Amino acid sequence: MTKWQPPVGSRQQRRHTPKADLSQLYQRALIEALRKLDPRMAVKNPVMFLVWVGTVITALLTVNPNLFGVAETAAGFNALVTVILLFTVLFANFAEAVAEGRGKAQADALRTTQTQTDAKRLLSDGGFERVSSTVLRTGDRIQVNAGEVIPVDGEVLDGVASVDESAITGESAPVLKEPGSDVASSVTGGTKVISDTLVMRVTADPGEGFIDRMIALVEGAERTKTPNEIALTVLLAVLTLVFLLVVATLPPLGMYVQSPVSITLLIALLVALIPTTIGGLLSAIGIAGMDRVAQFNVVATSGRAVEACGDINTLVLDKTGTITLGNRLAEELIPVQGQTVAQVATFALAASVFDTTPEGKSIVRLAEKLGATLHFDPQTAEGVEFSARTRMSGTDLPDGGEVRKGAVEAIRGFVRSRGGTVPEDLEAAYERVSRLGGTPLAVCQNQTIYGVVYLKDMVKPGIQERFDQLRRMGVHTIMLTGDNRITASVIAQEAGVDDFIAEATPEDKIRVIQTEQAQGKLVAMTGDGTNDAPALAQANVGLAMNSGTQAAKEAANMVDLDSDPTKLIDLVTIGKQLLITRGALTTFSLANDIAKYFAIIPAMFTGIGIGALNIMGLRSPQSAVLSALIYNALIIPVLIPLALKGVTFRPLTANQLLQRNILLYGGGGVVAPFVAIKLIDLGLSVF
Ligand SMILES: Nc1ncnc2c1ncn2[C@@H]1O[C@H](COP(=O)(O)OP(=O)(O)OP(=O)(O)O)[C@@H](O)[C@H]1O
Ligand SMILES: [K+]
Ligand SMILES: [Mg+2]
Repeated sequence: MTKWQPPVGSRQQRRHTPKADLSQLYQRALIEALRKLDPRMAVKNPVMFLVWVGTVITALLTVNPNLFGVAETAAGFNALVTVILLFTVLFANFAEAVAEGRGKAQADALRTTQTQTDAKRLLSDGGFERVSSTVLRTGDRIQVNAGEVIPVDGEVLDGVASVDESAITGESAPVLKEPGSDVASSVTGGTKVISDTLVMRVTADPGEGFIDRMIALVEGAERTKTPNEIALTVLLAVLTLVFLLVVATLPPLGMYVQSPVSITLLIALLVALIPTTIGGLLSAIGIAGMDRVAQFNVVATSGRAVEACGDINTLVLDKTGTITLGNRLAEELIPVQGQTVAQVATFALAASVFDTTPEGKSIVRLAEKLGATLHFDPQTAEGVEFSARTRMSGTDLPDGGEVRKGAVEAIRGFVRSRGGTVPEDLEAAYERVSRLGGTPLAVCQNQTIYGVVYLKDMVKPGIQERFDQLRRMGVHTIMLTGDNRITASVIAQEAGVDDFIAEATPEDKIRVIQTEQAQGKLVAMTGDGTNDAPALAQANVGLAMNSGTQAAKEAANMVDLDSDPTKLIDLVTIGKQLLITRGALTTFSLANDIAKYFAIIPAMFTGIGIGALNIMGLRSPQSAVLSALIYNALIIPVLIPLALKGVTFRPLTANQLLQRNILLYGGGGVVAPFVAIKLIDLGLSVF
């Protein structure tokens, strides 16, 4: 077994967004951190806002130590506390600003692809006019020539051209665009025609195209808090309130034991106890999660979608092209009782002349290689397009004959409906192909079945390992295919999916998702066709292929620019990593309190001899408080890299992960501050 690879970096990362210049990124973030001190912005983070309020009070106490008339600490000490608290707030602001800054740098890079150009708008009289690309509207028809940038998103109406999509995918190999085909006809503004000419219909107004949406997303303009993030924010606010109440009971307690406590020390204790570490890093973790998805060349419509990936219980995948390589090519023609290979070739060719699918084209190639020729004039015949519902395609001949090819079950039904019988050895041919994991297509004309086409496909190398990982994470995988049961079971076994559904219709996709959801499960699926759109919308996470139709892209909440359906597996990993990082840092943050408590409480009640609590042997009450606060501030920038990168992820079940994290981040969170605070205390003795 090969070792688990972390998701990020294991794949080619986006190339068109150069790594932001780090020093420039930090400079911008520093300025942003200061700007975020504005109370109107600061109040959005209740935990840090309380620290901010504390900073203002200790600043006042620096100016006038006896402001509240009680036994106060010296102005110099108050000044030190003020500075440390201010840095605590700034560090948290900085963490958020750095995370946001990476998105902004990406957005800038994307903007450079948006050049305002001239466009050739076609007029109804057949002529054209030159207009600025900014005046184009949905429904306009434009012509784009070789060497020109496609100004807006659209759909190809006429012409075949190769397009350089590296501006959005980072992939330099040109992509063929042509009308008609579901997948190849959609073009994106900002990409470039490198050969030939396209006539296209505009499908998005300026400012609302795909790249515009991407910019808005990476810039965080549409970033709203996710449900999990809101829940955690509320929890942290409640915890903060509880600590505030606890600390508020200390002055009367102090009076009672004749050891009055100072306001500065109360604020210090409060700041030390409230969850500032996670409070300061929370939004950075969320932004970094979206960023990681973007680096994988996936555009997510919201942070909610990214997070949902981490909660996925069930992954619904289709077979062809997702689990298998998908370029199903005709490998062999198998005649049935009383027929010859030549006859199968003749009718397979006849059934495929109008079939533009890769399967159809490969059948034509094989039949022609075997010497088959058309036995009719294609000008007078009519193609019957393949549909996933009928699972057949073919040709209606001028003499009224009907040539068909398709799923064996479908052809059986067709032949019987025309009064024919099914040859006995069809089953054997069908089984032979299916057991090889291939797709058998039966070929018939009217009531006669001539034989079977073997469409060969292969399971993607390495996919089994990925399903193993998903299983260890507790994600249930279901393969959905229009193919027959035997082929489906062979491929399912070879790939290692948990479950499969064969002979699935498009409606089955949405039904499977609904059934799973009814059991309280969160479901993810990928798709690219218009008929996938409802299922993509129904799924909790719908990943559409960039090469797919506009409808699929709009229904989905994520679009993969590389059009790689297996990326869903990476997204689940990224989502889980995001949730785990948040959980780990929350655990760490709360576990830290124990040491801070032991540092500050003895310092507060020096008068009543609870020196026994000073188990760290800190030098003086002042040094103890300052050390705890310095630790509390510094731990934020120390953890920024972890918040941005995410904790190391292992494919384990939720329970195993919980145990591991409690041990690592809970245990570490208890021990680390004892050591660190002691060291800071020793360091302070130098002064
Ligand atoms: N061009 C075609 N002409 C005739 N029949 C076809 C053609 N392509 C596929 N079929 C048959 O129709 C069935 C369903 O096709 P469909 O594309 O819906 O599913 P699939 O590609 O087999 O599975 P998946 O959903 O995993 O992609 C195929 O299994 C095959 O038997
Ligand atoms: K704290
Ligand atoms: Mg398919």
